[in-house]
Amino acid sequence: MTQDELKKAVGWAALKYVEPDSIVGVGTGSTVNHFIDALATIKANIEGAVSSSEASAARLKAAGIPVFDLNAVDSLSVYVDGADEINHHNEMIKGGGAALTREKIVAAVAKKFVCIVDESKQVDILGAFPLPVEVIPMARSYVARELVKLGGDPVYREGVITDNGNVILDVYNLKILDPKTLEKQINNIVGVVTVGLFAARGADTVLVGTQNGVVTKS
Ligand SMILES: O=C[C@H](O)[C@H](O)[C@H](O)COP(=O)(O)O
Repeated sequence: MTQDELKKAVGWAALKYVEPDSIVGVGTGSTVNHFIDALATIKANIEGAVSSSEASAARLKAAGIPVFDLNAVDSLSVYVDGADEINHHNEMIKGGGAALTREKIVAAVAKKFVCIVDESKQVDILGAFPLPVEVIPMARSYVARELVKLGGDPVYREGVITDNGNVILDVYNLKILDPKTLEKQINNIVGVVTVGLFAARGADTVLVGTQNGVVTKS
């Protein structure tokens, strides 16, 4: 199977975590796009969705699924999203698509985070994928200098403005041995909006698309 077929398999497998009549938290990216396609087939059985990006909101609406403002929703039973890397403790790097801040917010509200990935995303140690950090534009150079002090090589993602009007620094050459501590350290730098490390709130369930089928991990 191709990588996209593996993504499709986990996107559809995630349907079983969707509760009837619920509002579903929906992430962003090429894997989640398959989940949205699957969700469209049961749209009559759900109330709607909360989206983590303008891109996913547009895809949900195009599929006829009502999209709610998160402020209008008290709780979400499930949040389904992809990842750029995931380790064996269900800690992730996310934000390759620049949606990390809204993703972290929607994930925080949800009772259960179901992460859907193809097997190429699994790693022993996070950091081969450059770590995205969303930054207030005027703080970009300052934050970059602070990230160098933490041992990384930040690179400005040129031409990208997030849905929140901010910029992204991608931090290369990190070997992340303690994701929870690094998440706190980077979030504490003034001017950082969100770091794309999802460790304090990792995934509760991971669906991995493999050549032998979808493997479920908790
Ligand atoms: O900002 C983007 C998100 O964190 C995505 O979940 C992540 O980049 C994975 O995307 P894809 O499913 O396209 O590999």
